Amino acid sequence: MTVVRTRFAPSPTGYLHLGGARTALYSWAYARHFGGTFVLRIEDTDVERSTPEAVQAIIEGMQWLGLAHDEGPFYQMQRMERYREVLAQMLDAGSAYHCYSSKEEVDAMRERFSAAGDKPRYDGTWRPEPGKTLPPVPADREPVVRFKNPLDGDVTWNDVVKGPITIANKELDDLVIARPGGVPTYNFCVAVDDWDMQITHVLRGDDHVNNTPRQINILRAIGAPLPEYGHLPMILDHEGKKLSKRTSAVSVMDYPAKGILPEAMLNYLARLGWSHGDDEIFSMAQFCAWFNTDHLTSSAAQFDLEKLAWLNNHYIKQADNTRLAALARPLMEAQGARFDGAPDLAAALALMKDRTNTVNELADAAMLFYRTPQPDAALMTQHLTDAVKPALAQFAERCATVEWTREALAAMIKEVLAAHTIKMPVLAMPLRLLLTGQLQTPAIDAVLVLLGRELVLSRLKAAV
Ligand SMILES: Nc1ncnc2c1ncn2[C@@H]1O[C@H](COP(=O)(O)OP(=O)(O)OP(=O)(O)O)[C@@H](O)[C@H]1O
Repeated sequence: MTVVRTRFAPSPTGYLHLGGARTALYSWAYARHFGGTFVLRIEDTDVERSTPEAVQAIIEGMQWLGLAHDEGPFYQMQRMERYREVLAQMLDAGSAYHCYSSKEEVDAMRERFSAAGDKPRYDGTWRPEPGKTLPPVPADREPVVRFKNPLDGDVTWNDVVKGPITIANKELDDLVIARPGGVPTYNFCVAVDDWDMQITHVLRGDDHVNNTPRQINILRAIGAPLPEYGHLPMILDHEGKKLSKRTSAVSVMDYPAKGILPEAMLNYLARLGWSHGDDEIFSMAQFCAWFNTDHLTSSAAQFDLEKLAWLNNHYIKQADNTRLAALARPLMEAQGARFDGAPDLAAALALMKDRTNTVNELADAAMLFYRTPQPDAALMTQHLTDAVKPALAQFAERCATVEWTREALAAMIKEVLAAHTIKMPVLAMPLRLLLTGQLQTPAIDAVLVLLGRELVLSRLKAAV
């Protein structure tokens, strides 16, 4: 049985966006499912656009998601010697050749083909063939290296997402695999890397479909085994355009700042292009156990913030309160929250978290317990009526001695209501205002328990 080896091979020309993250997730999960190896390879040969900051951003994004690579990161720029070695072998073997046509000449050839209604391409001037005499090598011109693409036949592969794909070789040019000076080009580097890194399964976006027949031909020419290929449909933005770091996509690392938990993002991305029956919510352990290429969707998926928020709500409810407190605390400090003598933050978040979609919303909601209540004067006049004041006074008095549990407090409130023949809201509304400054709070007995006897008594004393 083959040992599965997958890779994620981003170009470090910007942050990791959701499209890239899903590619990484599927490649990672596929390796995990089969007990294989997940390789990270940084395709940094676009020297103008690649930056070390982008490499860092990609690695950070993957770390946040917990997509640990088993090997790498390998940097293509550090593998130049190896590419030169393979180029030399190909030139020796005759599967590649030096081409001395100038850029102007190549442009003119392409124009000629276009004018004749053909696909613009290189005309093969320097392509060696048995019995063919090549033109004299021009002085002072550095050649490029071209791949000697087969002239006839087709390239066919059985794409694990899209099914069988066939491209005629005559559609494929003699690709430049090294620029003047010997700098290797993209498809060639990828083929050599996939060979050297013994990649068995290439899962990537379908923006790469056109590269695949070229890479397959190069792999064949160098005697390398072919990996399986799966081309995932693009993730589109809300306008239906491909998410791209050049335009609309947001960085994966914007989501922690928006209060999204990584497990929600992973679950969301897992479902964006793959399904397992009706299952919407599952752990990564479960996903890795389920994930293979059987249920990948072949149509494009649109990014849906609402669904992500829905999943995030689920994972916030599941999350450990201490972990949530660590995430919420700095957000609350930035809003001036005071934690001295205030209720335990984890306990406060536990009360609020059912109804919030993001950690940020949760932090905002919990602020109510961490600032001095400043109830609106009009609301106070409306709710702190003369009729309710005696009930409030009795309530405050009983607070001094009642057992400080939710049950005991609820029972005590009932007694006070009965004694004054008033209904719950009549007492609860002014209480909420006095204790928190707001009318909207969790259940009043829960609020009391959270605030604690001392704080409750001090806040009531001023008013009653
Ligand atoms: N919108 C998208 N939806 C799904 N997959 C994508 C999307 N954009 C890129 N990918 C895939 O993510 C992986 C990493 O790609 P890479 O880092 O090279 O991004 P890219 O294609 O350069 O993105 P961009 O177009 O934003 O510059 C590749 O497999 C690519 O096919």
